[in-house]
Amino acid sequence: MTATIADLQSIGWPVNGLRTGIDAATDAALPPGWARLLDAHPAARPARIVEQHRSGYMVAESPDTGDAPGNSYRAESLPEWTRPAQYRKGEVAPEERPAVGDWVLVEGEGGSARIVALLPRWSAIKRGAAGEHYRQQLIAANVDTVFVVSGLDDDFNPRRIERYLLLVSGTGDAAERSALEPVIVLTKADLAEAAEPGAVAAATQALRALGDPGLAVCALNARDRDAVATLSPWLRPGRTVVLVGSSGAGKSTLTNSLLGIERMKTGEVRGSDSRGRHTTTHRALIPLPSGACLIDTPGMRELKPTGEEDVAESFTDIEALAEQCRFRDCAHAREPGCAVRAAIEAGTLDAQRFANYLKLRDEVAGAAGKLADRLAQKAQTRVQSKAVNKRQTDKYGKR
Ligand SMILES: Nc1nc2c(ncn2[C@@H]2O[C@H](COP(=O)(O)OP(=O)(O)OP(=O)(O)O)[C@@H](O)[C@H]2O)c(=O)[nH]1
Ligand SMILES: [Zn+2]
Repeated sequence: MTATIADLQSIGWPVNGLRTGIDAATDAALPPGWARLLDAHPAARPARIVEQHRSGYMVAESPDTGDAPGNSYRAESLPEWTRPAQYRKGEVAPEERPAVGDWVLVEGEGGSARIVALLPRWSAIKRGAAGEHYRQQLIAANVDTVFVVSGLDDDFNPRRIERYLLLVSGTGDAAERSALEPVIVLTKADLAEAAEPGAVAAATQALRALGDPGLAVCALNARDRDAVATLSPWLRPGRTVVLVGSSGAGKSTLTNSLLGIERMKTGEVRGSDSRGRHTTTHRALIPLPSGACLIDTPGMRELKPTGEEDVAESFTDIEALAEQCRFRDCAHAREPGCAVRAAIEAGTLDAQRFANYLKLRDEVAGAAGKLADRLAQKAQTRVQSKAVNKRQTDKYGKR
């Protein structure tokens, strides 16, 4: 069961790695921290997480040959990855545990395979978990492209798309983010055009006007295998794409068309509100015939920021306008010489986009405050436990 480097690359192993074998010593161009971990676990082999279940992980070392996604097998996780997260000392926060798309090191064969280490990620798509306490939830790791899937039906909502784009801005540091591209995939173009000729062009136009002129927008019929071929620039071998979007947006339909087979179960949309049933129940990494890997995610009802997002980066148009306001600390409310309000009045800035910007800015600030509290609490626990250790060392000497 020894995977070749080609096997690993075909499920997304970094190609820059120039690896000739699983030998950390010969490799200079692996992502930061990888060589050290490979060295530290000489008996382990790399594998990628393709499915995440409540009870554990499915990992793979090579692409699909039959029914099982990527010849996957079950691997036991480290005990600290299964305990509930409390953010107490020694606990592993959910975002620090492996997720679909992560590369891990595995030891043992057959039924006794177990994950021994998590390789640092180059990108991570996260959101704030639902619930009262601050928690992060990892959606996918090590992705190159995010397909924001949105149906051109009653569900179409540019404000929600702005929210998804904001999520992409919270994925890591600037260098990591620059490698990560969002693409807006508008499904149900066939239905929209039939209902109202010109609707697709109008929606596409509206989204292109959202701040970033380079933003990729593709409108298509997700059921049409030829139509989804327009996504091929992002589906080159070794690339990883994650699909995000509301339930019923067409993520599974798109996956099926890209696969060319009927693999994911798709829910029939209820006539009245055109929302799908919740058919995708867990995240999974699926190798595509094109050589890319696709991560499908269950529809998301709530999309809370983690506090790490960069609102300015997502709303460059508004930030640029704000620079032209007469007052540096302009709140864009009733101040004279406000360039933002002037743009809204002139019709060059959408008032709803501005309102959404304010709302998201508040949400990110709120989440950032909670995140800071949590980190402070964690640091405090660390200081306390260090103090205890020191007292014990002083009293009993080093053990
Ligand atoms: N006509 C048409 N129907 C589509 C298109 N995309 C999706 N549908 C239909 O919309 C419904 C929902 O699509 P799914 O692919 O199940 O949606 P999903 O995003 O996977 O939903 P979850 O799994 O719940 O997250 C299905 O009945 C699809 O056949 C499209 O481009 N054109
Ligand atoms: Zn202003």
